[in-house]
This record gives sequence, structure tokens and C-alpha cells, in this order.
Amino acid sequence: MALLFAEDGVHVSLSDPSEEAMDAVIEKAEKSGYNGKVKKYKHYDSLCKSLSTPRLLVFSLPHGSVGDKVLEGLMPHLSRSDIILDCGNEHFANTERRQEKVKDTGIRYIGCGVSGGYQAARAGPSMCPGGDESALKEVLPLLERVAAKDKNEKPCVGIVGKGGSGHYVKMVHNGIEHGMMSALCEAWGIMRNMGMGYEEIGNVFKDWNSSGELKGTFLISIGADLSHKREPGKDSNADGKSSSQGNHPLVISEVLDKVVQDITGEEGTGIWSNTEAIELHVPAFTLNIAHAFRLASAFRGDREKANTALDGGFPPSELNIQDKAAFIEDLRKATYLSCLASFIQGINIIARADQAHGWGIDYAQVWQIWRAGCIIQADYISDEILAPVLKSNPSSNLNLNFSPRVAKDLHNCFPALRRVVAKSVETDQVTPAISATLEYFKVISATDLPTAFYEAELDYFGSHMFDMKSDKDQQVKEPMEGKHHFEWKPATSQKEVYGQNYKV
Ligand SMILES: NC(=O)C1=CN([C@@H]2O[C@H](COP(=O)(O)OP(=O)(O)OC[C@H]3O[C@@H](n4cnc5c(N)ncnc54)[C@H](OP(=O)(O)O)[C@@H]3O)[C@@H](O)[C@H]2O)C=CC1
Ligand SMILES: O=C(CO)[C@H](O)[C@H](O)COP(=O)(O)O
Repeated sequence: MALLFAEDGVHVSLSDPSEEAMDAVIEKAEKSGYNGKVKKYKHYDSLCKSLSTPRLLVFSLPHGSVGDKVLEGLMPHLSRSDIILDCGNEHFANTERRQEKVKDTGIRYIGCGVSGGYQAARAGPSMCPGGDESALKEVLPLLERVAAKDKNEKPCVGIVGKGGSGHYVKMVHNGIEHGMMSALCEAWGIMRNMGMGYEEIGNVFKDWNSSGELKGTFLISIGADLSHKREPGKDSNADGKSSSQGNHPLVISEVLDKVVQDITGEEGTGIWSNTEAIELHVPAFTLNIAHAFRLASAFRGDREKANTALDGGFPPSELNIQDKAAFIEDLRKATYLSCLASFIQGINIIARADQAHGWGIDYAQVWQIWRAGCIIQADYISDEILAPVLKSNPSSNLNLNFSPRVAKDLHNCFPALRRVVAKSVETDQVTPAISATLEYFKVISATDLPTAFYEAELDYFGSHMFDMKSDKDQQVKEPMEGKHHFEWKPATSQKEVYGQNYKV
């Protein structure tokens, strides 16, 4: 990001605990011809003196205590009207705590989620800032210059809303990202078990990305690309199924199946998004299970132990599919619905939080921010599904499950999703997020769930009350405690039951 700003002509003062890290950036800046544009500062005092006022300080730090420590260290050297632009994946509550902490000093703290990975950080990321409006208006012209541009050259940055809303929306962006990545890796696993080689799968992803419902999906485009990458310098081919061209092994053939960021604490966005979904009472089947799947994958040692205890567990069988092209088309549609469900669930979380915190989120800006440069960029979903709802900038009724456009695609793709899950169940394929998506769409659109029995049991043992099918008032539509209790079994003492035979 330092290089990105330098490229825009900005003088960048770097500060990092590692002098080596700063030297590496300066060397790159010099090589790129931004001579003298990037300078390093060991101490906050000299760093802050090097900046003209009002200063703009950009954080790109691990979340939590590091940000607190850095802010604490900087504050004595800052003055009124200075702006901190926190571009890390910070928890929104930390952002709001820091906004409150600096308020009386006149320092303004913006929480700005940044997406697109290190390639986009260099070339132009998607940026999601929220906080003090005056500060946002001051930094926006700079951010508009460096941010990713959509196909109409519009910058993928905009004022999201008040408080910690920028970091919140970015956090949910990552929750959506996790749902999409889960579905994609599950589809990849199925294709592997269909006997397809890594590069052949890469070609399928290339097709998926070029037209139809998964068109222009960043995660699919990088999936297509990574499937063909070989590491120079190695001469054995670990993948018996992959194409024989080239002597070097495909890198993907050697990647172990562990996703560990949640456990190591490097990142928190998946944990926070799911915690938020649960705390805000948002059913987020795909996101929840995608997270649990990552967790289970991380504990490789435990999986090995359970595998031994279960005499080899339940490995997927080879899939013998008669009409391969038709099944891959089903898989494409199942993957699409899982990505769509991830967006629907994520937007429902944001909308609920927005209502709870009063952030006044600008949904048209959220749409624009996700349009390019970010990990969840999905052209079809954005243009066809999200645009009609988010661009009209509603303050409520953002639930895409009520959208006729979603209904149309669900009618078209749901049978394919059902076939993929059925085949997966039959052959022990690993499809947690894809299966959860099938359940999600069934459940959220059902008007006769088996939870009637659940309610009855709750009332039986806990007198938790229930509503009745014959009740016609608005209450039955709302998540309110029911009006009825049935005395399923009167509470009696042991003495009453056993009478004279009762012994103390
Ligand atoms: N990687 C990605 O694709 C993306 C990352 N993010 C977010 O951006 C932020 C940075 O990510 P990333 O660059 O990957 O993470 P890194 O861990 O690579 O970098 C973190 C930076 O913070 C510095 N740092 C660590 N501790 C301190 C401290 N006590 N005081 C001052 N500086 C410190 C590190 O210094 P040192 O050089 O000494 O290690 C390093 O420069 C994170 O919040 C991440 O979640 C957001 C979007 C994408
Ligand atoms: O924020 C990001 C992308 O948007 C970062 O790449 C982040 O490091 C991904 O990690 P995680 O999968 O744990 O969210």
C-alpha cells in the first residue's frame, strides 16, 4: 500500500518495527522510480514531524492489542484534525472504542476495510471506510484515486456509514468470502473424485468464470489460474491424474488440507461474522458451516487420530458419472447457489447490525465497493441480483430471499443443487457448505417445518408456550413467545405418583 500511495505521487513516511521490512519497501520504491517518495522512520516522534498537518496515518496492522499499542504510542505526537485510517481487518467494536478514545482530542479515526489481497494492495484495492463524515470527505479524493476501478472506471470506495460500519461491512465481506471459498473447494473435491486432473478442473473453473451465473467471480478466476501453476526447480510430478506437460509438479498437488487462520489468531473476521450472525439472530447456514469446516480442517492431528479410531473413516468413493458434462453443469449451479446464499446471509447480517447500531449504511456504496478489486467480486451476482436491491439504497427490507430475481434463479438451479447433494451423500463426498445451502433455501422458504414438534417438546418440559395453527393474528408471523401452554403432563411429586409405596 505504501508503494500504491507513492505511485500516486504521495510522500509516504513508513514506520514498522522491522527496519529490514522498511528497507525492502524503499528498495522496491526506488526500483519502481518513486525516488525519495518513501522514507523510513524508527520513532513516532520523527514520523509525525515528517508529515504535514492535518496528518493522515494509515494503519495496516494485526487486529486487537497491536492497534491499541500503536495508537497509544502515536497519540502524544498527533494534533487536532489528524486522521487515522485503519486499513487492517479490525473488529468493529475496537474501532468504535478507539473512535471514542480519540474523540476529545479532535483526532479522527476511520475504520477502513481493505480487500483484494497483496496484489490489490499494490495495484488498487477495494476500500470500505466508515466513521466521522468530515474525515471521510477529506480522505475520499485520495482513496478514489488509489482504489480499484470497476468496468466503468468508477472507484470501488465510498463512504459506508458511521462508527465502525466500514470495518463491519469488511468483516462480513470475509464471512461471505468464506462461504464462497468453502463451496468452491467442495466442488473442486468432487471433480477430483470424478477422476479429473488439477489442470482439467482449472479449465472448468475458467469456463464457469467466463459466462453464466458465476461469471466474473474473482475466487473462481484465481482458482482457474492456480490450478496450472508449477513450481520451477522440482522435477517429480505428484499428481498422477494431472496433465503430463512440463516436468515440474503442480503446486496445488502438494498443498496440505489445513485452513488455520482462525486458530492462530492471525485473522478474526470469520469468527466475528459468525458470532455476529448468531448474536443478531440471522440464520446463516452456509457461513456457519463453512466456518466449522475450516475449523475441522485445521486440526489435522485430530483428524488423523479419528481416522485411525474409525478404521479409515468415511472417505469419498470415486464418482462414476455417466454424463460428466451434465453433472459438472449441476455442480456449477450448486456452487452458484452456495455463493448466492453466502451473499444473502451476509447482507442480512449487515442489515440487522445497521438497524441495531444506527450506522445509516449506504448500501449503494457497499454495492460499488464490492464491484471490483475485492475477493468477493462476482459480476453476475452484483449486476443481476444485488444491484436492483442495494442500489435502490433501502434502509430496510434488504432480505434478498424476497427478491423475484433470486426466486427465478432458485427455480432454475435448485434441482441441480439437490442432485449434487444427493450424489454427494450417496458417495460420501465432502460438501458441508453446499449441503447447508440446500437446507438453507428449503428452510427459509418453508411454511410447515418440523419445528412444530420442537415447540411441543419445549412446551412439554419447560412450559415455553406455543402459537397455534388456528391463531390468525400478526403475532404468529413474529418471533414472539407463543400464547398457549398445554398441560402435556402435570408436574407431580414422587409421593403423589407412588402413594403409599413411596419411600424417602
Ligand atoms: N493479507 C491480506 O491479504 C489482507 C490483509 N488484511 C489485513 O491487513 C492487516 C495487515 O495484513 P498483512 O499485511 O497481511 O499482515 P502482516 O502480519 O504481514 O503485517 C502486519 C504488519 O504489522 C506490523 N506490526 C506487527 N506488530 C506490530 C507492532 N507491535 N507495532 C507496529 N507494527 C506492528 C508488522 O511488522 P513486521 O514487519 O515487523 O512484521 C507488519 O508490517 C491485517 O489486519 C489483515 O487482516 C486485509 C485485507 C487483505
Ligand atoms: O481480509 C482478507 C481478504 O479479504 C485477507 O486475505 C484475510 O487474510 C483472509 O483471511 P481469512 O480467510 O481468515 O479471512
